[in-house]
Amino acid sequence: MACGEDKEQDPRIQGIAASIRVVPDFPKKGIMFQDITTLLLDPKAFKNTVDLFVERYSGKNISVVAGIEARGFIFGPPIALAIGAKFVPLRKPRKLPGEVISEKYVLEYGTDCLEMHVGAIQPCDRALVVDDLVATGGTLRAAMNLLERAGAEVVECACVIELPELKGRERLNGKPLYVLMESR
Ligand SMILES: O=P(O)(O)OC[C@H]1O[C@H](OP(=O)(O)OP(=O)(O)O)[C@H](O)[C@@H]1O
Ligand SMILES: Nc1ncnc2[nH]cnc12
Repeated sequence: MACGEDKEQDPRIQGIAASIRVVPDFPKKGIMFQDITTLLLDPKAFKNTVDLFVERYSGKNISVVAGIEARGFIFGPPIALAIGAKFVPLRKPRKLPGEVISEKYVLEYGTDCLEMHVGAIQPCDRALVVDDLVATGGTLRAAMNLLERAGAEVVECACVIELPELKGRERLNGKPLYVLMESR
């Protein structure tokens, strides 16, 4: 079952979950790091991951997929291409060359900031935010704020993994969050 959904779990999700490596105490003690690089080494698991999102978002009139640096850049572009949406990168500070808007946020292990190019979003855009993982929800919240400040409607946030104990879902202002699995 995709978390939060009252239906039977898609059989592909078990293989995806098994392909993700969990690294204790990285990048610091007490963090159980969910390493999606091992998922990327498994073409079937990678394809199934993208397909599950594409199946959910096809035909939903989504005009923009916003991917969060860095790991949202892995899953976001293939989803955008498959559903016929543009892809907008939300980047860490001082990476984008044009005029930007910025949002600071607090992480499970530090603070950071996201930036988006002015002009990438039109006020009529319907946006999907994509990342690999939601922990405290601070990153998704910053991404949603950027998109909404530019006039887009955020339809949903989509991640592969949720760390439910950090209650990130509660920081999304009631916006729907779809995840394939909870962390192990
Ligand atoms: O829900 P949150 O508490 O905000 O945390 C989730 C974010 O943390 C990780 O990225 P990280 O900031 O480590 O950057 P990276 O993708 O560049 O490694 C992850 O890829 C999410 O973007
Ligand atoms: N436990 C975790 N594993 C991987 N990425 C993360 N980002 C924040 N917390 C994380």
